Amino acid sequence: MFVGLILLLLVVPWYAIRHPIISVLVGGSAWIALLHGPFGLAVAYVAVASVLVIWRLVHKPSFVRFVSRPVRSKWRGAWVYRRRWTSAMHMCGLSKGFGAKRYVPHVVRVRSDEFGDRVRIKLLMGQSADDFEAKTEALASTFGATGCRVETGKPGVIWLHFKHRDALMVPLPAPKVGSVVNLGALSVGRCEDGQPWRLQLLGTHVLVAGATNSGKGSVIWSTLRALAPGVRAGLVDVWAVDPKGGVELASGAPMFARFAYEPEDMVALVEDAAALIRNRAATMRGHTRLHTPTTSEPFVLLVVDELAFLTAYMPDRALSKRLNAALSVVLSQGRAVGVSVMAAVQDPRKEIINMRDLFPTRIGLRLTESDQVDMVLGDGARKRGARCDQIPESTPGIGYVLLEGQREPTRVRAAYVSDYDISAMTATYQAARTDHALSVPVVAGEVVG
Ligand SMILES: Nc1ncnc2c1ncn2[C@@H]1O[C@H](COP(=O)(O)OP(=O)(O)OP(=O)(O)O)[C@@H](O)[C@H]1O
Repeated sequence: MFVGLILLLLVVPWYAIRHPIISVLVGGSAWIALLHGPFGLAVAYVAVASVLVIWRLVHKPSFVRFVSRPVRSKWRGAWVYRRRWTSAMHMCGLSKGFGAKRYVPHVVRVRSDEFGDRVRIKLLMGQSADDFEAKTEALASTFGATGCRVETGKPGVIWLHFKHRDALMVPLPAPKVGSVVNLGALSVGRCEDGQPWRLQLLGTHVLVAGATNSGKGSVIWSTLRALAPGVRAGLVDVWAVDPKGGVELASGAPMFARFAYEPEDMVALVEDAAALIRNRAATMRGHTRLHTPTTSEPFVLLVVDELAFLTAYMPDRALSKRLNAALSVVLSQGRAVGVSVMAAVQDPRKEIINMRDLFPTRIGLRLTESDQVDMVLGDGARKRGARCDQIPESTPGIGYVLLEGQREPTRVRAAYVSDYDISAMTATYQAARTDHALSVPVVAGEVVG
């Protein structure tokens, strides 16, 4: 009796601390029922429900954050995962034996949202993330998910991501052009977990690799859209190189400070970028280590649509040599002085692979073969979940990126900027300075003359 009382006195506070929401609900209900009886309790429930409904209607994001997600996480954690965890681990071959006993890894926490669940797991001794990576399909079907991937955390801890609804299935319309440009985090699309996909441009170069019609254009146009206010303010200059004869980028010409599509002009433009970099480096040397964009020294984005056309198919050898020399200066020295490159490439196998390491940021859209994935994103990226070769043709703009500080690739989709969006954008956001004087005559989106 006495021991039982002591245990009760210890267990109740321990449970209350571990499960505060349930404790407040049960404790509060009991208290109201004691003071006001069952009718009072019913009135209290109706009042709380009304407050929740009003909260949901007035401010959905905070309601989702503080009410629906925590409740959903608790519910799914208990009902879907913990209830069946031990048997699931045995059946999937993820338990381990020691002597006569068998052990299973421990579920630490479950976080759920409308797209899926993240389950934090404390691994057993002798287990690694690879053991779970080998079982992702079995785990997905066991827990009724459409997919599962593994993210490594601290040593001995992993996150399992179970996907239920694909946040990227429906094309993303082009977002409204904002009023501020953050060169460290441009919003260009959406990540698989429904969060914005933010792309860094300052201090990096971006390589966008994807088969034909994989949506490389949408990554470029989403980036230009995010830069538009800076372009108009003169803080960002876009230098565009379109080796496909101007067809791909001509509709953006009013936003470009420089635009070239003929071999000779393209080489001259890249050489000018290299000269600019050398000048800036000379001015900055000894003063500052990172360039700050101003209207007199703007951030320059050199956009190259189809890098392979530029490097591999330059008709004249002398031109090709000049181009390669200038391009290596731009890629190796441009980042620190505010000159970044965004280049698209269709086939990562071509000579591009030699330049890959000069692009710290790489985006792998749909690729035709599995071995191209590691060529673009780096060794082991496919094994860690970047299935670029399995992206269906029907979902252009979807790809994988390695975000800063993450070992596992993140699945993303670029926003779709239609021809209409482009013409509306270029009518409003024109380059503060331009030296190509709209040299490309554009008629209804087509290059003529
Ligand atoms: N993010 C996106 N969301 C939805 N649809 C898209 C997206 N991006 C592209 N598309 C669709 O896919 C088509 C091909 O896209 P896009 O021209 O950008 O591909 P690409 O990889 O640049 O092709 P290419 O190598 O032939 O130039 C577009 O016309 C558009 O209809």
